[in-house]
Amino acid sequence: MLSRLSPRLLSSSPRLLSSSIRTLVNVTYPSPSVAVLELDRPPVNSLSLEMATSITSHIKQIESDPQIRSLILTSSNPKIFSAGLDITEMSRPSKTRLSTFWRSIQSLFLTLYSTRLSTISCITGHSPAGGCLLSMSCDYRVMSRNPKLGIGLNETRLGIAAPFWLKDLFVKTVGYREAELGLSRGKLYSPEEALKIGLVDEIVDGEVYDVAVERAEEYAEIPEKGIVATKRMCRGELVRDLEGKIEEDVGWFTDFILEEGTQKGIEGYLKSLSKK
Ligand SMILES: CCCC/C=C\CC(=O)SCCNC(=O)CCNC(=O)[C@H](O)C(C)(C)COP(=O)(O)OP(=O)(O)OC[C@H]1O[C@@H](n2cnc3c(N)ncnc32)[C@H](O)[C@@H]1OP(=O)(O)O
Repeated sequence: MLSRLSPRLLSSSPRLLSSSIRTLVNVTYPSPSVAVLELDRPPVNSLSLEMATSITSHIKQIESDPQIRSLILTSSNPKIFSAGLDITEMSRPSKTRLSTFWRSIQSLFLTLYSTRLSTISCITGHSPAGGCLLSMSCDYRVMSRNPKLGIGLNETRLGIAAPFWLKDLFVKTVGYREAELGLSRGKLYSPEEALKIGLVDEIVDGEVYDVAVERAEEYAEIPEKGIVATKRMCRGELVRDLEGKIEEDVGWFTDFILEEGTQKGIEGYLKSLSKK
């Protein structure tokens, strides 16, 4: 049913879908050339297999409408953009589920990072680890100035490591030394700090969403041929690197996560979250 609905119908009839399947995202259209994809998986928009698959399929649907030039990625939760990967997916999983889960994350990254659409991440709330991955995969990042928010790659704090392509993406975004420091220390940056190192492009005092729409419309004014070719030039290498190592990366991830030491670390981290 999903594939037969046009993106426009999706936005105008969210109830039509929620009665049959849970989409976990909402799609709206603030202007004829701009789509908004709002993450909507309470409580924290963590990325489960179903969530990652839904985001990917909605991006592909939006992309298939030639009128749409820009995509804003945001959250229905004003305090949390996304808490990253759903940690429960990595806690005592079956190897089959874990592999499928990781493939859904690879596919989400490849789809978002290489889409023809100009992508704006509208970061109103916390954006750790996989949340930061989503934001970094976009072309432009706007974040709320709230100093209590954090964005960054805190994987080491859970006793895990970012995969090579996420490390490479971070290096491309903030430079080698800052990436090495940020990754090893599992640092979450305040919006001011993130702006300073280029992890976000703009911080906003008032309505972040309004600024994101403005930026999305600016991108939509740029001739498509030029911007798409430029994006391919800047991003093609990393996309090809991962595409050539999909199986190797799945093997690395599943072996790493299924190790007993990693499992103990993940269990401890989950306990510390629920004790808060
Ligand atoms: C090996 C390679 C992988 C590389 C790629 C990415 C890795 C990852 O993304 S791992 C995930 C890393 N994410 C985090 O460390 C964030 C953890 N969460 C938080 O810090 C806070 O929850 C957050 C600041 C986002 C929000 O804080 P609060 O508003 O105070 O909410 P709570 O902490 O009370 O959380 C509510 C509820 O959600 C559960 N939760 C939180 N994050 C996750 C998550 N990532 N996955 C699954 N579940 C999560 C939390 O345990 C609470 O559950 P209950 O106690 O059952 O209510």
